[in-house]
Amino acid sequence: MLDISIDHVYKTWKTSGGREVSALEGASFNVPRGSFCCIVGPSGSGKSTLFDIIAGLIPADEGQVLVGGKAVEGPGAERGVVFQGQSLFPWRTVQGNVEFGLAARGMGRAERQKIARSFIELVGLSGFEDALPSTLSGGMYQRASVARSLATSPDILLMDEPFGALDAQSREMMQAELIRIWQSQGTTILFITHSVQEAVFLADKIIVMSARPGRVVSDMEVTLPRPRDRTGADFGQVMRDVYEHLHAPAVV
Ligand SMILES: Nc1ncnc2c1ncn2[C@@H]1O[C@H](COP(=O)(O)OP(=O)(O)OP(=O)(O)O)[C@@H](O)[C@H]1O
Repeated sequence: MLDISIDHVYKTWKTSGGREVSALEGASFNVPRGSFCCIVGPSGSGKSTLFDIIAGLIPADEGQVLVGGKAVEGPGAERGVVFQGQSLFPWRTVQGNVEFGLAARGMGRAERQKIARSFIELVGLSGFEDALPSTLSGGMYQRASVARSLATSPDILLMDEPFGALDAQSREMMQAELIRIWQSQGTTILFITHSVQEAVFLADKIIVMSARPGRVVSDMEVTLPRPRDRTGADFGQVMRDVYEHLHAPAVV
């Protein structure tokens, strides 16, 4: 498994009116290999900008992202990506979507069918292999997206608000499922969320960001034992700690 190192990353956007918006100012932190890291921050704190830089979709203005010690220069097979939006091919079945990345790598039909089935089972979608994405619930859709990203065995899974559109109950179920999958696969996960509770439930490490400019204001280890109890006093204490950093002014 690979680690991720974010090293003094800066990014400024130009608005359509020609104004400059500093989205990231010197963001630095590490995601140890095999760990689960969450980024929380208010709207406009540069989370998605940073995500796109780590995914290799856009370049940083300054600084760099290292994956396993190698500078990111574009998208790579070792980084799987799961977005909140509609990312499955609507005309392919669940099986067809999960097989897609394997077929793109030239894997033969029998092998990719077998691998796809094992990941569909892993995410709890057995029996829905032939379903089209439009017939799936929100939670099932995200399960299929996770299966598709995991099928190509990436070392790293990058997830941008993957459960943001789900109802509260499905969201909690998906969080528990993701932990089970992460523990069985050992993948390094970087997960962006607006929800402090979600971050405290999932993460070994929480990066708190501030808005305008987007800076890292806190890099916190979460050592609560797993499985985590959202109603526990220690869980509540970690949530309070995160909120304190979220509301603190940026460190200059
Ligand atoms: N393509 C773009 N062009 C111009 N400005 C942009 C662009 N993408 C982001 N920005 C600006 O950069 C800043 C950071 O945006 P970003 O989407 O990275 O934040 P975020 O923390 O992910 O926000 P949210 O939680 O609302 O998704 C914002 O002020 C935003 O308006």
